[in-house]
Amino acid sequence: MTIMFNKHRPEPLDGGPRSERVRFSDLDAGYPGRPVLRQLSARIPALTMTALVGPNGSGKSTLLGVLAGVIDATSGQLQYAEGRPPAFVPQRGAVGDALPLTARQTVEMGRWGERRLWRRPTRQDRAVVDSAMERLGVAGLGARQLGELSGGQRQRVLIAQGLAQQSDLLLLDEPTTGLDPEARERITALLAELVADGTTVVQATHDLEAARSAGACLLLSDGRLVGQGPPERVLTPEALSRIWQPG
Ligand SMILES: Nc1ncnc2c1ncn2[C@@H]1O[C@H](COP(=O)(O)OP(=O)(O)OP(=O)(O)O)[C@@H](O)[C@H]1O
Repeated sequence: MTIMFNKHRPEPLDGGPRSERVRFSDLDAGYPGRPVLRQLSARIPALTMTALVGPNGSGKSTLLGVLAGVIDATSGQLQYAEGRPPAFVPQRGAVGDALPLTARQTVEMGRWGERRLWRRPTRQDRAVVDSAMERLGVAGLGARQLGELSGGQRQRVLIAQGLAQQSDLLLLDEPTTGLDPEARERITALLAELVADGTTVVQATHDLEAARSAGACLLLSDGRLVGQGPPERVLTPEALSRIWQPG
């Protein structure tokens, strides 16, 4: 069964292969007066890392926003295999510096879907938040204001918030951009661990090395999908030079 956007919520995938976590077809989406994604059709394999690759402005963040449910598609179909609602980690620039929140409060927000706002965090909530902050190496930053952290520290706090949601579908927008090599390696290893533990991860990235080590790849150019499949088949020198050719 398929569902049109803006009329109903996306439907679960019925009868689809269990190896698919998300499927979309003929998807159009964008911003008021600015169409971006055009007629996108693809499948996101389950329990795999999928890399979204494409030049600046090609529509990677917009597609993540649609998959996360924060941007409505204008037409097309989007279906999810059974599972938890996606956890979305936006680019750190998309998060206001002025939010009067500590790093720990920011990560705690990842538990809001699990509990009513007025209920105090349970021991389980606190344990999940502690563990997410430790895995991202930000446990010592808990009392600091989010806006006072460095860009890389803030990025790791936002990823910890995504992790605290304990979703089996994690969507990340350029999670390693602007991080030092140690933090980048830590996050790359963490994402691989999450996939091994049963999470489906989709990340937009400009890091071709990271994209090549993903299990699957979607290549976008000017709002259109120009390749999908195993990275070695999609990220060929010909495809890359065609898309990134100057002017
Ligand atoms: N809030 C917005 N309002 C209007 N247009 C937007 C908005 N956000 C993005 N766009 C436009 O949508 C298009 C796609 O942007 P998007 O951020 O999805 O690309 P991207 O592939 O993620 O780029 P980057 O690699 O630079 O992050 C661009 O032309 C951009 O200018």
